[in-house]
Amino acid sequence: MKSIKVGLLGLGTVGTGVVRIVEGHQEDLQRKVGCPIEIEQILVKDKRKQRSIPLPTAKLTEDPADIIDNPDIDIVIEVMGGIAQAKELMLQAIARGKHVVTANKDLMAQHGAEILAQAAEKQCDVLYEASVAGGIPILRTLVNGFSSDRITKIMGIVNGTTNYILSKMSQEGASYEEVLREAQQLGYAEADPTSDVEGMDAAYKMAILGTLGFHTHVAMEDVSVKGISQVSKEDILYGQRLGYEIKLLGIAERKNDAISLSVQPTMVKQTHPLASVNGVFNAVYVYGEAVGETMFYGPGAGEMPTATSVVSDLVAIARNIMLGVSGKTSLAPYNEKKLMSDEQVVSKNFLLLHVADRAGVLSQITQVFAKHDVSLESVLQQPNEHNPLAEIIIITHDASRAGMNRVLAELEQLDVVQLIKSVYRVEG
Ligand SMILES: NC(=O)C1=CN([C@@H]2O[C@H](COP(=O)(O)OP(=O)(O)OC[C@H]3O[C@@H](n4cnc5c(N)ncnc54)[C@H](OP(=O)(O)O)[C@@H]3O)[C@@H](O)[C@H]2O)C=CC1
Ligand SMILES: N[C@@H](CC=O)C(=O)O
Ligand code: NA
Repeated sequence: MKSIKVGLLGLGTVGTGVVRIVEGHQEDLQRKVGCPIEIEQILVKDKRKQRSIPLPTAKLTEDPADIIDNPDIDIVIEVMGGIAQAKELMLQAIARGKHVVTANKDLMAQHGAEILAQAAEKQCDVLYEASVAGGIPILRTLVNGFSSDRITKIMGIVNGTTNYILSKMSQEGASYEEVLREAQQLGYAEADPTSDVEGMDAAYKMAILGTLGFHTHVAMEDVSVKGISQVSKEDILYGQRLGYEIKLLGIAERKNDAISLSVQPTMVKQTHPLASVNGVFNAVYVYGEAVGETMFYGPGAGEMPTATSVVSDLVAIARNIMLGVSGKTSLAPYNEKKLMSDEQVVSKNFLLLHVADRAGVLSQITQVFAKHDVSLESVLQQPNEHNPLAEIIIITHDASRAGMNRVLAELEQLDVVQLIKSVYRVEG
């Protein structure tokens, strides 16, 4: 019986999980695909490194050509990470007619269009389920499960590291710096956690979700991004007092064929299911015109969850090979891109202001909101025991991003406003 041969680029956290699943579930996989799946060669940086799984040394190589130029290899799995070399190797593999699976969100968010165009030309499959919300089958859900529907909103907790940090800050009252250090020690955050905490990792994932959900090419510059490094214990406490949890949410919305994408720390109503997604877990909330509201929850990272998604892509591609339908499913975006203007992006907002504690201040502040047609849902004022200032917390009704920017610019000019301490989008 013919077997399907795989070249693995990378044997780190995810690559090791892929080997474990392909070997451990071989009998099941054969039944699902109709033939054996064999890992033929594995690219690593250092062949001498100690590995946590037993492997014949002949399978390991430090030369990418052993995989890319090997005519026996049908499918290349890229789990080495990085951009330049991973992209080059994927393009070379496709040029030689090989199908590709990748877990690389940075690469697919920035160069996915080029890679998918070349794959279409060569009738190759490229699948990347693990790139968003590691173990949650969210990309095939959007592509297949919701192929009958029109998606209007995707809202997700798609970065495990930041969700771990925010959950700990919320549940234990710990400070951002303390929990970040802990997340690094536990191996959740990267040694350089900038991409996680500054929201870029989530933005890559939202660009991928938006592209597949709205059938429109979303580029990274279309996603407005704010990370969690400015979130304070105080913000979390005030949020909780008013019935909110702070989550780093990726939000992709479509209204009248115009779209908007953003990543920002968001006050999520405690009654909303996303508010109770804690720790390194991910969840993606999808609204469709026909289906209504749905939510997908699970591990967003880690060896075996991520490898599960990689191997499910491998199975899908292997089935296509067996059926002779490779490269026939086009994921190319077909809608023209129209981005919402700041006048069209609408949300509720939470503001925490430090203001002079004297008569008439509140009325000066609320007049600014009224002037810009931003109406208020609630206002809470309390003295600050540590200084002569008072703290005002305001929750607005739905207001445009542009309207809110006008309000903030004018509040900054008011003498009575000492500090606009924080501003959050509100959801739920
Ligand atoms: N870890 C996770 O939970 C998740 C990861 N991903 C994505 O999966 C990909 C892989 O991540 P992960 O497994 O954590 O990464 P690791 O750093 O654990 O592993 C990378 C592997 O690739 C090899 N490698 C890296 N660069 C080269 C190179 N230039 N030449 C040859 N081999 C190389 C390394 O070799 P050596 O072993 O010799 O050092 C190592 O085996 C990334 O794109 C990541 O974003 C996606 C979702 C979750
Ligand atoms: N650093 C990422 C890993 C998975 O993509 C995260 O924390 O979610
Ligand atoms: Na996924």
